[in-house]
Amino acid sequence: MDEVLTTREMAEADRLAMAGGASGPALMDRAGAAVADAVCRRRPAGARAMVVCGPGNNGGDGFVAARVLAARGYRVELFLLGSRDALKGDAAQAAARWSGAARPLTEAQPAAADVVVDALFGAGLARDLDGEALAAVERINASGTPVVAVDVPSGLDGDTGRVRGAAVRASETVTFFRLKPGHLLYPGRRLCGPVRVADIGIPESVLEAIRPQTRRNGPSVFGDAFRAPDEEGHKYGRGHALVVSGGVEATGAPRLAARCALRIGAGLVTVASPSDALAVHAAALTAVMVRRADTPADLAALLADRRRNAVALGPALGVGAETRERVATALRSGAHVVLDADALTSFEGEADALAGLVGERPERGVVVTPHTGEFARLCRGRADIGEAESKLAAARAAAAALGVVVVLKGPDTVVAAPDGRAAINANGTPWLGTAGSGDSLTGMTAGLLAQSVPAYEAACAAVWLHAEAGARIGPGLIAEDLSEALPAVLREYFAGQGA
Ligand SMILES: NC(=O)C1=CN([C@@H]2O[C@H](COP(=O)(O)OP(=O)(O)OC[C@H]3O[C@@H](n4cnc5c(N)ncnc54)[C@H](OP(=O)(O)O)[C@@H]3O)[C@@H](O)[C@H]2O)[C@@H](O)CC1
Ligand SMILES: [K+]
Repeated sequence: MDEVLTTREMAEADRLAMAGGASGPALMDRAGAAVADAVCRRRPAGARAMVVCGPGNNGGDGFVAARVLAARGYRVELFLLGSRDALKGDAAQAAARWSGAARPLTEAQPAAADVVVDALFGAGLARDLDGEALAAVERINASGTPVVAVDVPSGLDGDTGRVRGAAVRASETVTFFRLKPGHLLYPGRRLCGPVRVADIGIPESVLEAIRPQTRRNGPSVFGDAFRAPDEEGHKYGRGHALVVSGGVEATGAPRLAARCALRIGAGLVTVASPSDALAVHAAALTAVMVRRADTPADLAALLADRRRNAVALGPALGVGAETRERVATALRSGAHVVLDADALTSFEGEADALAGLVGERPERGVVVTPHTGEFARLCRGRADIGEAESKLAAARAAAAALGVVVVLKGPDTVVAAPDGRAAINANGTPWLGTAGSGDSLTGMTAGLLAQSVPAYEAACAAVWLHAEAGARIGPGLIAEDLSEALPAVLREYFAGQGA
């Protein structure tokens, strides 16, 4: 159920279902009935339901919903953009079975209704809203009347999560078969309200042909790759993560990362520290070890021990040539690498230089974890990435260009792999936007890489577990809580696997 389909893939699912014997009107009947069910959960029979229909099949779903609601005793008024005669195909059939009037959309007064069904545009939205449609959406949003959106709120682009001119603010959205990217990517996610995925009779088997590349992030994405340690294992079997620290005034971030690397299951974790910060780290760390590393050559020496199989650089490391050199050292070692914050900003506008270093050892996993600002700096000058149509497309383009797994952070974090796979995260909480939260994510990623979880799955697991930990703490969350919340999160996660 975690596959996410683009509008094109959804049309393909529809086509394959029909090729397999499903009928278009039957699919539309189930879609419209699912929308009617949502209205019924929200308002009792007798309520005034206003259905606004567009000229395509989204409007067709609206006609079905109107018919079902009227049969269940709702007082239904239906308004149509365009003329009834102009409807085609399944929508025309659905309209023919609606015995009530279809009044001009300009007459729709949503403030007078108890609930609105928004069936103006769905997957077929082709341009920015204007004219009558725009005015109707503005009236709906101003009315304060609850809105059930059909497939997507009208005006929201289902592929990108972006608004085309204006979009309905829905109280809930009923979509069909699978989620679309626009349900998960902001601002779309906010405009949808809670999203219900209705089964309309499209068989699961169509996915074998479509092979969707996008998923909602969760254990279905990474569960096979991240399992509980086996009973006979020992700490050396769970890898050794190295976290590179900056100077004495910047030791908190690497310690947060190191503790998270250990909590998530790395067998050993070491902070590589410059001499001036050694004493601070030594006083503050117990299970995490400390080693001196003043220069990139010192880092190379530490990484020459191949048991140190994952390294994290970035948090509070400082921006500049020295950090670039450390990144190059890490990327030339045999270790898996996580790059965050200053390690990425040190390559501002030089994504190609970073890609060159990554390309020297393509067998090893590299994950970068920028927030939006760091991402924009890193990819400056790359129009193919900067002008991508969505956050999802941008992360994918960057992953392909850099040859790394990209974790593009935010309330709708996207994880993308160079091979095109991508996952959109949706279990977070705004409380995760706090100092040190990103450092913790970096550490979790390093800890998973140390356990030999492949880079894409490691990144997806880290993002999901980090969000899960944050959501559990909620209000008052500080970064120190994240590592401490992990044991309970992990216990449940492994229990869910039957481990
Ligand atoms: N696929 C499936 O499995 C199933 C799909 N189902 C349903 O079908 C929906 C997709 O239907 P769809 O393809 O007919 O597109 P839809 O969203 O109705 O819009 C197209 C119409 O709008 C028009 N139009 C576009 N933009 C406009 C604008 N800015 N301003 C004004 N007009 C604009 C466009 O006009 P044109 O661009 O041709 O001028 C065209 O007439 C999907 O969301 C779901 O609800 C279900 O029944 C279950 C099975
Ligand atoms: K809609």
